[in-house]
Amino acid sequence: MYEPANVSDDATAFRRAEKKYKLYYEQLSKFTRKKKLPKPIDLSELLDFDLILQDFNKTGVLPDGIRVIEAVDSSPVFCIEDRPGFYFIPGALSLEEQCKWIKESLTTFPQPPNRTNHNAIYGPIADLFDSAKEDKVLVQEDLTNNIWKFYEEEEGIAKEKERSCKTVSASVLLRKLRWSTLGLQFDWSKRNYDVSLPHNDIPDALCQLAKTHAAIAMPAGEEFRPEGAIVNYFGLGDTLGGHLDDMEADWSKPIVSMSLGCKAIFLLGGKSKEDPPHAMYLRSGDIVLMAGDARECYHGVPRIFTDEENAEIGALESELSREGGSYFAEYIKTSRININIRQVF
Ligand SMILES: O=C(O)CCC(=O)C(=O)O
Ligand SMILES: [Fe+2]
Repeated sequence: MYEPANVSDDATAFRRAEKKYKLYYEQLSKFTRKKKLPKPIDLSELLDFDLILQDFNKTGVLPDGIRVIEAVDSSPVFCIEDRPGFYFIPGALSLEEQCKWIKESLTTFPQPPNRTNHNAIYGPIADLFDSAKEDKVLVQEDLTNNIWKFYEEEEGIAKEKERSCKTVSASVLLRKLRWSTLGLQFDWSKRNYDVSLPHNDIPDALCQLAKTHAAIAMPAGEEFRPEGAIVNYFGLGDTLGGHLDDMEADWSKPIVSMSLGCKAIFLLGGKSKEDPPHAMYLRSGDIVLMAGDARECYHGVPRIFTDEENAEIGALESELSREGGSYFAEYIKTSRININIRQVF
């Protein structure tokens, strides 16, 4: 599913777009004390569905190549003419819903038996977010069986000195959390779903949300069955390279993908990496669906914006702080979370 960036495909249109939008820093002299600054990029070709929606509501006019499907009692859903099966629902989630799913993504979703990128090194880790909030330290208790346990900071450091065992702070691990999997667990080493791994069902409220939004992209008369989900966590400079999600049995069913936190650039290519991709903004609360032909289209996230001007999460930050979650607000100020929900069989 996930293809490592390959130097030899440097020449493809997809790779060129990734390079165009990726974060690079201005080259500073070794001796300057100035903060390194991101290189400016040309954003003029990006599709901005927020603006498209505003203009459409005001004038009823759409840019060339964009179509709209208007559900009777919900907001418009946009399509791109040359990418059938792709749907964009701007602002699909309310601020309250965004806060809820950010909190779940950081607290319950990474809990065992769900797996995360940390499993391979530390085994299952419970209560990562709370431990980070409490400045705890993960200590390797048992070298032979690779068992790790959280301790209060002082106790952890004492253990490290006394037994010279390995330690890592929970806040560093939270920063380095890159993915967790819900429902059927995806085995990244085999690049497939491993139904033998213990797992919980996807939470009801998330299933319901996915079903509601998936409906527009479903074959007539069928209901979406959420069976697996991948939660991606992005910090500054993190990217998701161009890939296809091809491990699910039936590509007529959509992938429902929700964006939370900092704004990102999403690239939707074609069936070949030679096809020039459409570049678009993804903001907190947007949902995209990829079904049918669009399931065969390369896509990826070359950039997230964490600066105040571009991240566009002021309202979200205030709402999270208001709900008493300043640690959540601190996290999301420099992060993006994507939850994508799949029917596997
Ligand atoms: O982060 C995103 O918006 C896309 C995620 C994605 O494509 C994936 O996890 O397969
Ligand atoms: Fe994907």
